Parts: sequence; C-alpha cells; structure tokens
Amino acid sequence: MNKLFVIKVGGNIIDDEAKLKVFLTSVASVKSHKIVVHGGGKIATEIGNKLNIESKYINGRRITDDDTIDLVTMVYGGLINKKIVAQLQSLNCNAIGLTGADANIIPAKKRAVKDVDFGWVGDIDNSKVKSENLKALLESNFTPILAPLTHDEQGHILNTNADTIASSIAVALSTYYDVRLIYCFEKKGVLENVEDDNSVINLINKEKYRQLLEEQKLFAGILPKIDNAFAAIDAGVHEVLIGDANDLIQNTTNNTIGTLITQ
Ligand SMILES: Nc1ncnc2c1ncn2[C@@H]1O[C@H](COP(=O)(O)OP(=O)(O)O)[C@@H](O)[C@H]1O
Ligand SMILES: CC(=O)N[C@@H](CCC(=O)OP(=O)(O)O)C(=O)O
Repeated sequence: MNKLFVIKVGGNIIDDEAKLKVFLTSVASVKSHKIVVHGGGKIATEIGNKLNIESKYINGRRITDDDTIDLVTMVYGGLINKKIVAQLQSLNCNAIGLTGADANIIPAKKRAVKDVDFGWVGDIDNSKVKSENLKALLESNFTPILAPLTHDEQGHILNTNADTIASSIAVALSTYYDVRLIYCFEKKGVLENVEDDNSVINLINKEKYRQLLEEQKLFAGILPKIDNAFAAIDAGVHEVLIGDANDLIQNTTNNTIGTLITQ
C-alpha cells in the first residue's frame, strides 16, 4: 500500500502568517500523497465580531445559526481555503481546494436537536465518505485541501469540526492507503504540563488517557483532538500523531517527535 499523510492544521497556525508559511513549505516538500484539512475557528470568530455575528460554542462545537453558516462558508470555504491553495501553488504543490460538498466528498446529517440546537452542524457517517473521489484526485497528483464544511445532500452546507473531518477522511482512505494522520498545532505534542513544552508525552494509549483525565492535565481543544485520534485508530488508521506544525517534515519520517496515539 502507498503511504498517505492526512495533515490537519488549526486556527492558531493559520492565523499566524510566519507559522503558516513554514507549515505550508513543509507540506509542499512531502513527496508522498497528502491531504490537508484546515480549521480556522479562531478567524471565523474574529471576522464574525466585525460583522456583529456572535460566536457561541457548546462542548467545543460552534452553534451555527443562519448568519453563522453564511459566515463560516465564506471564511472556511473562501478566504482560508483559497489562501492556502494559492500559497501552496506558489510552492509548486498542485493544491485543489474543496469543501465536503465538492465531488460529494463528505455527505453529512444535520445534528438532531436534543438538549441543544446546534443549527447547521453536520455529523459524518464514515462509511458515506466518497473516498474514491479523493483517491482519483490523489492519483492525478493533486493535493486536496479540505475546508471544515460538509453538506446534507438537500442543498445545505453544514459546519463540521476540522479534527473530526481529518479523522473521517483518514478512516475512509485507509481502504486504499497506509495512512498516517497528523494533527499539527502550536505545541510540541500533548504535554504533561501545558505550560512546559519540554513535557511532551511520547505515547498515549487509552489507559494513559484515563490517567491524564483523572489528573486533570488535559482541557479545552486537546480533548476532542485525542478523542478523534482514538476514533481513527479504532477504525483502522495505521498511525495518528499529535505534534508541532514546525515538526511536520520530521513527522513524515519514521523518526517522529510529538505524541503518538495507540490503542
Ligand atoms: N495537556 C495539554 N497539552 C497540549 N495542549 C493542551 C493540553 N491541555 C490543553 N491544551 C490546549 O489545547 C489546545 C489545542 O486545541 P485547539 O486550540 O482546539 O487546537 P486547533 O485549533 O489547532 O485544533 C492547545 O492550544 C492548548 O491550549
Ligand atoms: C462545528 C464546529 O465547531 N466547527 C468548527 C470548524 C472550524 C474548526 O474546527 O477550526 P479549528 O480546527 O481551528 O478549531 C468551528 O466552526 O469552529
């Protein structure tokens, strides 16, 4: 099986011009097949503030009302996606920018209202992901750049967390490729002490995860990231790494740095 890197990058890197440049230069230098999934929640919040669209999150998911879905469609599917594509093109990487609606890559279901109405938020059934369409692009030597948007097959765009999209894509493409999923962010990995970059935990299995939760060493965005990492591993993805966007090149070799997630 050929190697495929599914690389997720979040808002803290995208929002920093210098860090984004370093990251995209690394992406362009990866010789194997690769897909980039980007977030950008932080930027949507900043632009929303300027437009008087308030951002509300519950359990790490944005409440996405009518104005908000228009906002995130513009920011994720337009501004961020196309900036990344243009920069990769300047680095001789043949990037093609997509949402989950393009080529029907990620059909999703609008989240049912239980205690909370999340609005236009989409949940993915991994078996419905059109991995064969992504494979066709990869085999034509395109590098797909995916925005965190899906669709409901009834004409509506849905907002879906970028870590979840990366996990679902990695699972779906594991049928065809030996997949390494890499979550890139601004820290050296999952840390024993979030203030200390020298406290990287090299390996997290479910036992260690339970222990870290008990010790209350994990909070905020790292929690759904680790949950998505385990979901990928449990569904057959070969390797999942959480590491620094600056260390991407090294993390596409066997000599990885950061945190490896195992069963
Ligand atoms: N133990 C930990 N190790 C690393 N990061 C942690 C830890 N606990 C909490 N975090 C927080 O999780 C954040 C990463 O999640 P998030 O901001 O959602 O990233 P992204 O936007 O890149 O997906 C870090 O910036 C950090 O503040
Ligand atoms: C439903 C939901 O919460 N979607 C996310 C999608 C963006 C994202 O995941 O961005 P980061 O990776 O930068 O956090 C949001 O709108 O914030």
